[in-house]
Amino acid sequence: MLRRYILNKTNTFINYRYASQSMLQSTIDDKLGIATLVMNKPPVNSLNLEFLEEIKSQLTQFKNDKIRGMILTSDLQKIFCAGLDITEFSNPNPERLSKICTTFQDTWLALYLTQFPTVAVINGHSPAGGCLLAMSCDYRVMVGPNYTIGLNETKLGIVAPKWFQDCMVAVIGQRKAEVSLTTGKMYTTDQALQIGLVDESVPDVDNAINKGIQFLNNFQKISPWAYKMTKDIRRQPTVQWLIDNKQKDLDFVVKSMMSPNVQKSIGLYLQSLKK
Ligand SMILES: CC/C=C\C/C=C\C/C=C/CC/C=C/CC(=O)SCCNC(=O)CCNC(=O)[C@H](O)C(C)(C)COP(=O)(O)OP(=O)(O)OC[C@H]1O[C@@H](n2cnc3c(N)ncnc32)[C@H](O)[C@@H]1OP(=O)(O)O
Repeated sequence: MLRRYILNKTNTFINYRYASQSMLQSTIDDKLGIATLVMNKPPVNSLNLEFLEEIKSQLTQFKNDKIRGMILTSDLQKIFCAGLDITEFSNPNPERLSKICTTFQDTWLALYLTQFPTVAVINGHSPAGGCLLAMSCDYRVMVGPNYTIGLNETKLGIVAPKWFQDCMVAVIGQRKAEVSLTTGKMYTTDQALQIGLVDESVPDVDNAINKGIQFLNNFQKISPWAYKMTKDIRRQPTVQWLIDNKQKDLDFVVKSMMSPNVQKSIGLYLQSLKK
């Protein structure tokens, strides 16, 4: 639905390539060199192992396609992405949990370090891992006023890994990130704009896509090499920490997820969602 809208709206996607895996749709406008990656995994685009693998593989494909920019958005009504699939946390199989963790680390590295500029068009709620995906893009346009975004992990009784936290610090600064993270605060679109968690707020998705394209057009006169080097220098410390500590990070997540206290919190949180 959204893909069709983008094609009609911009009227520029004349020469486009379209690829659809079941949960992810990608469109490349050959004229503009802009790719659109649309998440479509009802009901809430929760990130499980298979979905993460698809996202990672599509990002790798875009690298080969040599696109000039990418928009990440959702085809679902009211939801950008609900974060990691919480059912995966409940009584988890340690092997599968480790695989999800590693795949999520790799997907994030691929998204955070793209050689092309990226925009998150946040057209719905975006908690936790959904917020991380948005924060990892170069620019965020959020549809308002009724959606929410934030890293709410403490509300589930779990801990956002260091790379989640550092990513938030990079976007909104140390003090605001510390308060947001410890309280697990979810921000409305207007609040998110006020603290700089998103760059623009617009009333509807049409405007959001247009703003995203406008942002990407800024790079028409920027050398791709200068862009990528600059981004790497800015993002290197966070990335390097994860590369150097991948196993430690994974061990911490798996160990803490298996603990009875965390399992109790996850169980209660899942029950509250069902209600
Ligand atoms: C397994 C992971 C292993 C390793 C991790 C790897 C690396 C490092 C990891 C990190 C460690 C910890 C980090 C975690 C990050 C996360 O992302 S945790 C996920 C946090 N997400 C949330 O808290 C979102 C909860 N959901 C909501 O707030 C609402 O559902 C939402 C606002 C998104 C939508 O509201 P609404 O439109 O009213 O829909 P419903 O609430 O009715 O939901 C519809 C059905 O979807 C189910 N659901 C919702 N969110 C999730 C989810 N994240 N995972 C799985 N399922 C979800 C919900 O229960 C409903 O199901 P039902 O229809 O009742 O069966």
